[in-house]
Amino acid sequence: MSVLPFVSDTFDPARWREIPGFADLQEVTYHRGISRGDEDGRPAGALLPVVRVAIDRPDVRNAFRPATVDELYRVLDHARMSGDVAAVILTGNGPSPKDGGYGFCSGGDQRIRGRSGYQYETEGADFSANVDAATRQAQVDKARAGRLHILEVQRLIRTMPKVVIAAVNGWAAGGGHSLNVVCDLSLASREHARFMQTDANVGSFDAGYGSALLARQVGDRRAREIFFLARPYTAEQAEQWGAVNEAVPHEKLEETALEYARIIATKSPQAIRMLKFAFNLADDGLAGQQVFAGEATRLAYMTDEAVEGRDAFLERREPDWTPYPYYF
Ligand SMILES: CC(C)(COP(=O)(O)OP(=O)(O)OC[C@H]1O[C@@H](n2cnc3c(N)ncnc32)[C@H](O)[C@@H]1OP(=O)(O)O)[C@@H](O)C(=O)NCCC(=O)NCCSC(=O)c1cc(O)c2ccccc2c1O
Repeated sequence: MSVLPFVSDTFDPARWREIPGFADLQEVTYHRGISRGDEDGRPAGALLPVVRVAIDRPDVRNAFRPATVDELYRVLDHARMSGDVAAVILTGNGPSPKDGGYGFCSGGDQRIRGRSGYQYETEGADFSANVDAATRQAQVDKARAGRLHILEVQRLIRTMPKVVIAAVNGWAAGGGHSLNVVCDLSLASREHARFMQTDANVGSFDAGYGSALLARQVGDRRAREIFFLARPYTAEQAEQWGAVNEAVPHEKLEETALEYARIIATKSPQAIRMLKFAFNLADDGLAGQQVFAGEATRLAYMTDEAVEGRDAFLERREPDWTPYPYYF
């Protein structure tokens, strides 16, 4: 078995393998869980029903730019469509080789933020700290509109029929704070996870899931405090307030996330799917109803009753509903 290169200090190379077709990723990493062969009865190296998705820009606390968001969407959508994947672990690689700091995600990359959103960069452009703001702006690709498409990633996390577990290894700030909010479950490193909703500091505001769902999780007063005061808070506070499920020792972060995924995979896939969508339904309005109802329709298609309706149409006859009672 080939040894994986270092991606993060929380990443155990014995637990993951690369996923074919994704060698071109630049801004995120994507791995499939494998069995160690000691605890789950499967042979060592057997695929586990879990993937690990990580933003890989540790030198900027895993801030995202459009290319990062494109890759995040691509791998999450692949996970969504992988029929043998029950859970997704979303994290940030780290620490930063520059200063040793940790980031889960620090939100949108402010260096390439334009007036219509976060902008793609032109090839060969220099966005380092040595370059002044006007020069940076001149280097963005004007032909492509600014993007706020992290919201599409939020919707994908929210609507994918898998449990998404945030493993908050460092700063969750701004749009990174909102990514944690939108995940189904969350674990935070006691030593390095820090939370701060900085949107209002930089003239931004996640007025969707990032704020409304946070209020559901921590209560309305606390959510307003988190947004209006933008004060940092710790993993322990996040746990007390209900913004994460558990604060765990840093070295146990991914192991615990894997344990959560293992337990989830012991449950009925259908039950987990229906429960996730049921939890979302009321808050997501008709869009939530549509997602839930889609799964209900899928279940209905699996019944003999629905098959009779289809067959009657194809056979140009009246359907015979007599074997199917009016359940109450
Ligand atoms: C996250 C921090 C609190 C960490 O502080 P710390 O002191 O540990 O580290 P540094 O500040 O020194 O950062 C190290 C290094 O990283 C660079 N960096 C960090 N964050 C960003 C960033 N977001 N963009 C660009 N660069 C970043 C930093 O400049 C340093 O670089 P050096 O070259 O000097 O080494 C702290 O870093 C921090 O507060 N970061 C900013 C957090 C922030 O305000 N994020 C943006 C919020 S807005 C947003 O994310 C957002 C995005 C969307 O797409 C939306 C879409 C729709 C609605 C709302 C959206 C939205 O709100």
